[in-house]
Amino acid sequence: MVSVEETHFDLNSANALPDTYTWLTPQNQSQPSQGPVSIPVIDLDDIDVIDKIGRACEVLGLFLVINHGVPEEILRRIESEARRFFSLPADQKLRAKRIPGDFTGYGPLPISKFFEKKFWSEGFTILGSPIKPASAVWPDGGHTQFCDTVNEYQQAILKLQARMLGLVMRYLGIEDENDWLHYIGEKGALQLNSYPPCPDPDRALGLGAHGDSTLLTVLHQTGEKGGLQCKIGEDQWALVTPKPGSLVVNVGDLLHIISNGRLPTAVHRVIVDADHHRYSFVNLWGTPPDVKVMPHPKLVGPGKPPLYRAVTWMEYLGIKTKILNEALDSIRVHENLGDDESIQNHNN
Ligand SMILES: C=C1C[C@]23C[C@H]1CC[C@H]2[C@@]12CCC[C@@](C)(C(=O)O1)[C@H]2[C@@H]3C(=O)O
Ligand SMILES: O=C(O)CCC(=O)C(=O)O
Ligand SMILES: [Fe+2]
Repeated sequence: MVSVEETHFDLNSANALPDTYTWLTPQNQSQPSQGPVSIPVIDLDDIDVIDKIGRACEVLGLFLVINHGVPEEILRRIESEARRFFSLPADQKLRAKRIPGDFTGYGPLPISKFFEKKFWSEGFTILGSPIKPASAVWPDGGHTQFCDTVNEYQQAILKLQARMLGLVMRYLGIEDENDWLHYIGEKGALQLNSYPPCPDPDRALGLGAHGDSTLLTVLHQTGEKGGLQCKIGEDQWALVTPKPGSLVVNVGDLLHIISNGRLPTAVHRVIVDADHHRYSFVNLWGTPPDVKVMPHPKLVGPGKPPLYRAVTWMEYLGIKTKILNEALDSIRVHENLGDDESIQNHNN
């Protein structure tokens, strides 16, 4: 029997922002600097979709997708299952509490430890089968509906992800399916996020800045206000304004590596609101366990040395949870060719 921990603070009934959640630096204010950058909307039925999706990945690494083919009904159902989970009493949710060293579970994310303040959000991570965590929460059989919905949602998003990856690969000049199909795994991680209304939103943060350790991340969100912001420069953030019927897609570190640095990982964060309770349902798709992720052979060659060494997804997740923002740098390869060139340039 697990009891509510003394440290568990219920965001849903809070009427003031505790110190542990209060950010002091101005970068965490809720006024997004919109700047000239707008988030591209990619229509998957567009005749020029390869070019458009490719350029969106290349420029920002984040875009909205419409005509994505994911049935509205599945999106409604994951939304209602997530709401059903988050509205449970704290001690019931805590039965699926994440234990240190594990990815699956309810509670602060692996990245929280890199930030000095807590995030104004609740998260439930499912990596692999949902059965174990869900039946811990609902021991009386209430987990089946949750698990079925999670599986269907993930299957539908997987199809979309594979389709988009194919388009992006073609943009990069990798035409043959056999050259990229092996990247597609059967399952990714599902991250359910709840951002309750916050008594002092300007001084709180829903989720701190990070890039995802994925090929592509696909997310569905509730409401019209949004909260997700994409980094567009030093201390410059663009709000990803929701568009009805669209899903958000962003490039993660694995695709960045495969593209040999051509497609940037989208760094993003989440701000919160005083009145609006937002939810997001995030599919973090990686590669199958045995796949070595490295710059694609077709994208390296004379004058284009590989920028990164090979890693498996799990190996990379391990690195990421240890050093977060330095993870990519730590697998960067120092190429002799590049060094020679820079010496030559220096001498000229
Ligand atoms: C499969 C994944 C991907 C994880 C770790 C594990 C399960 C949860 C994912 C997230 C979700 C929230 C941001 C992030 C940065 C985090 O802290 O947990 C993600 C991380 C990553 O993309 O690196
Ligand atoms: O809630 C969001 O919009 C983003 C969440 C996110 O970045 C994540 O779960 O990795
Ligand atoms: Fe993310």
